[in-house]
Amino acid sequence: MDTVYALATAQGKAGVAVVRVSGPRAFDACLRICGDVPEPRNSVLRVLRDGQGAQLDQALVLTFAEKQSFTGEETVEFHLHGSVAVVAAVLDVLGGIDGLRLAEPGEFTRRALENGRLDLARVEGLADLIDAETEAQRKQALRVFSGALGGKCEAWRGLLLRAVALLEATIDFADEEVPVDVSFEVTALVREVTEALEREIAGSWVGERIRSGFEVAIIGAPNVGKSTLLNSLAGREAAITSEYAGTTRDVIEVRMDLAGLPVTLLDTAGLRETVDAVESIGIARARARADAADLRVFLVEAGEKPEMDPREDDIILWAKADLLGRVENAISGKTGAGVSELVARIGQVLSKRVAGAGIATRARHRQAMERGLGALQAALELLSYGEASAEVAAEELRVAIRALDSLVGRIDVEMVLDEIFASFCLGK
Ligand SMILES: Nc1nc2c(c(=O)[nH]1)N(C=O)[C@@H](CNc1ccc(C(=O)N[C@@H](CCC(=O)O)C(=O)O)cc1)CN2
Ligand SMILES: Nc1nc2c(ncn2[C@@H]2O[C@H](COP(=O)(O)OP(=O)(O)OP(=O)(O)O)[C@@H](O)[C@H]2O)c(=O)[nH]1
Ligand SMILES: [Mg+2]
Repeated sequence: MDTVYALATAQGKAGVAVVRVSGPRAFDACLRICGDVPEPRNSVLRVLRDGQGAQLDQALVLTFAEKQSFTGEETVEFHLHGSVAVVAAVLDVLGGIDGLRLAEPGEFTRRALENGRLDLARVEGLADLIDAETEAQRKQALRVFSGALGGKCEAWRGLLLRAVALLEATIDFADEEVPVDVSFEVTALVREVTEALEREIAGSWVGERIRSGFEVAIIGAPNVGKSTLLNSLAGREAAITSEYAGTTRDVIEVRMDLAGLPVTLLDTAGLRETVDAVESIGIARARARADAADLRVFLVEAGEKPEMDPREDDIILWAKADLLGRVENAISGKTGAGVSELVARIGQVLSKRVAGAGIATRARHRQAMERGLGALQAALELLSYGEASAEVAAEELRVAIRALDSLVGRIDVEMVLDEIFASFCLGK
């Protein structure tokens, strides 16, 4: 096993930079650079030196013993002065030590997984925790990282294993008088897991949205002030505004943190009948994106109606509040009137959806649960045929257990690892 090292903190100048080294030769590397191996889990101040004894930096050094570290391997951390030159010099010296090489992105976490310190779902949670930009993302990632998914899978697995065991007893004693009819209990166990999976599958799309962000489209007729509103919400001139109707054509996307939720705001072309070929394309895009968005904010001119059918939760506001006098549900990107109320309303609508989130946060989780659910439904049908189908029903339950196992990476790990680790930062 190689010993790997990498900068664990962000690239570039900083107050402090952390370089970590993990693997069987980590303490050996520490000895060479510090002159000793400090007692594990104590941070000590040391002068770091290269092979010729020249000073590299004065740094805090922290060691972790094998089996008592994040990776499970011997680990050393150098908490350096965070300059580009200091980091480069230390990495250079580490690279010159036999048996050491630069870590690949995510390799520390990969080792933690391989050493059984984390399961696959927790690794995904960790990846999301590092990518988290909003409160909702942080909370969800932390829940997954803390093992919520693994915990549920383990519970479901237990119920299904019991169901399999009961069925196997039926099969083994098929020739004899089986003392009790197990089908009632087996069916109840399978139903319980089936219902839990249905609930989690239904909630999974919210989890996926929390990861990727909710889309909120601003739509309405040309010139009602959509782009002006977008700019006001974004706090910058993200879109061109003008007094000419038909200014916006492409969909303009602005990612923002809206009341702790990750939101991509979409400014769209004004909806109207037009003979202008380019504007028509813009309008078609506007309709398609508004249709697919999680929520639509309609800006409507006084006396007009929305250009598309609003759905439940969609927000309808009168445009250019400043020209209307005192009117309810009016907004003006130009004066800012009603903008904070809009933010609060969007936050409310989306928070309600966030509350329906379950433990699944990725398409991979949903697909594994769908595979499991399919097998359980097949098993339930087989069970309804009576004892003769116990053997095939048990096989379906095993298929479901395998699907749940793949969820936490008990099996089929290799297939998804590369994809998951491809998005990891270096040093994690
Ligand atoms: N400096 C530093 N800060 C860090 C990390 C790190 O590796 N280094 N982390 C890394 O991502 C996170 C903390 N995660 C960690 C997880 C496990 C262990 C660890 O040593 N576990 C041992 C001992 C547990 C204990 O003392 O309770 C173990 O599990 O056996 C350390 C850090 C965030 N902050
Ligand atoms: N009085 C007033 N004028 C506004 C308000 N919002 C926008 N305007 C003006 O209305 C005109 C159109 O604004 P835009 O934000 O470009 O309108 P739009 O809806 O994006 O228009 P298209 O991109 O053409 O669909 C500009 O001259 C703005 O300055 C408002 O709240 N009150
Ligand atoms: Mg516009």
